[in-house]
Amino acid sequence: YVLQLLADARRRLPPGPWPLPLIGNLHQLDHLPHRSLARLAARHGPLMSLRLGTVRAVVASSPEMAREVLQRHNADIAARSFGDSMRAGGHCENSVVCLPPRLRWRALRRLSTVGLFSPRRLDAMRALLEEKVAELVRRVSGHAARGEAVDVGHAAHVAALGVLSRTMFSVDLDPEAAREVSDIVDEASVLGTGPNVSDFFPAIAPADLQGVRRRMARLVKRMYAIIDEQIERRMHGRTAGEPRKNDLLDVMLEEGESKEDSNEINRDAIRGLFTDLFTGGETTSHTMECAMAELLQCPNSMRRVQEELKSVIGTKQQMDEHDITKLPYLQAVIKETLRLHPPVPLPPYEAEATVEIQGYTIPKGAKVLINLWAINRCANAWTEPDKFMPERFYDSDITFMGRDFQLIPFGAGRRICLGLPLAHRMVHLMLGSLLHRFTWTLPAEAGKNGVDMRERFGLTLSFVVPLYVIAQEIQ
Ligand code: HEM
Repeated sequence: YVLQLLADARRRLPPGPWPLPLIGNLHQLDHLPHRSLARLAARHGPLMSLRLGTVRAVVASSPEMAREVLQRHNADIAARSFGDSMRAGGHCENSVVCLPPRLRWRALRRLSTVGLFSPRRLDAMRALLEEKVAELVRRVSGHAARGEAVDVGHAAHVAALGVLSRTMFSVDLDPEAAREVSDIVDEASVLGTGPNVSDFFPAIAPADLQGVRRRMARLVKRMYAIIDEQIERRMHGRTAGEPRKNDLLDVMLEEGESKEDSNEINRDAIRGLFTDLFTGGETTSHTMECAMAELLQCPNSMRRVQEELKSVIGTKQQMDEHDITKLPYLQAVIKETLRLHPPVPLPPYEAEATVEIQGYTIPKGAKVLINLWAINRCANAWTEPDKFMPERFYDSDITFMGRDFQLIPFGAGRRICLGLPLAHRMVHLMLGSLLHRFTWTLPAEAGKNGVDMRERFGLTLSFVVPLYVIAQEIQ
């Protein structure tokens, strides 16, 4: 322990709290690590070093430090440091989320861009998004007619999975498979983001003491089976002479066939990428839930956004993608929601080389955490940073595209969120449509305190308690 402290002192690591023997600084993290790390950073600085068990970690907690890591030193800090649970079923070897920034990762990112975000795909997606949002509105209408409260996050998750499944396979999953995907994603996010002793003491990870990897392996197996079924159907269809669908699955199959040595894009790569994309859908429902919770606590913003929707969309049957640019307040509500509640608050990186930042050393192999939650609330960048104030974006051209480091809910640099263009459209269309068609109130049993945002956030992306809200159709 003493030798370790001396070695650390010689290495000019960034400042940080004093580590205890064996556990290091683990005792200083509570069940919301991004918040405890933000509190520690307020005392020790925006570039902070600590030990999590036997793992050396460096945390960047200000826009300036995020720029240093994700822009200036992104060539050396772009690998992922991922949890042991991601090794389940060999998923990390085919996952765009986990792979180091080399050939296979580049191929997967390129193919997803071609298969999901080429101008032709985005055009085709316009009608699909509108169809899925119409389904969401119909489902909420049904709840409203029956006087039942709506689980906003779940309703949005179903819609997002519907969009993803059609984009990947050109078909809707049958209801049973769709429910299973949703359950798998929910369970995997609880397992993957919960504390796991294997992540802090890698030497004993093979023992999988908490059984997290074992449980995750079962989920990965079930998810791969659902994806395999779609691949098999496509192969049979092709043999039977069905025309190409030109969806993401076709793009990936063709890439695999076109290579003599197709070890880059094989069935495992398809399974890995599609699993990651399905998992990405949960961030959208989390954002919808947070936006609704904030608006319910802020009646002025709720009134203002609904007035804007009424004046722009009026009596039109449904909001469409072209309306988004005409709705600055809705855009501001979503920016403010993502600023306060980034669904991926602490993306983990690994330094592939030793890096110097402002005189401090980040050693090769260190885990580098970017505390997006703290960065988006930086007191030097925002007035009243903890307050929900969409108006702050009115006279500002700050975007969340990874250039303005005080607002990076999608990350920045080479590993910026792959699903950003899709997530942007989905969240605006879903939230805009639900706010335009319904008035929203908390059920009576929610009590006078309304939605307690602190209490509601757990370790997972989802709320600890689903947010149930009463919807009433606007006539
Ligand atoms: C509001 C919605 C979303 C938010 C706020 C969000 C945020 C993020 C963040 C912060 C990262 C890590 C970036 C970094 O390491 O610097 C990320 C990565 C990623 N996201 Fe999203 N995301 C959203 C929606 C989606 C959706 C809908 C998908 C899939 C269709 C998706 C797929 C991915 C993938 C595959 C990665 C890994 C990229 C890589 O490591 O190369 N995300 N996202």
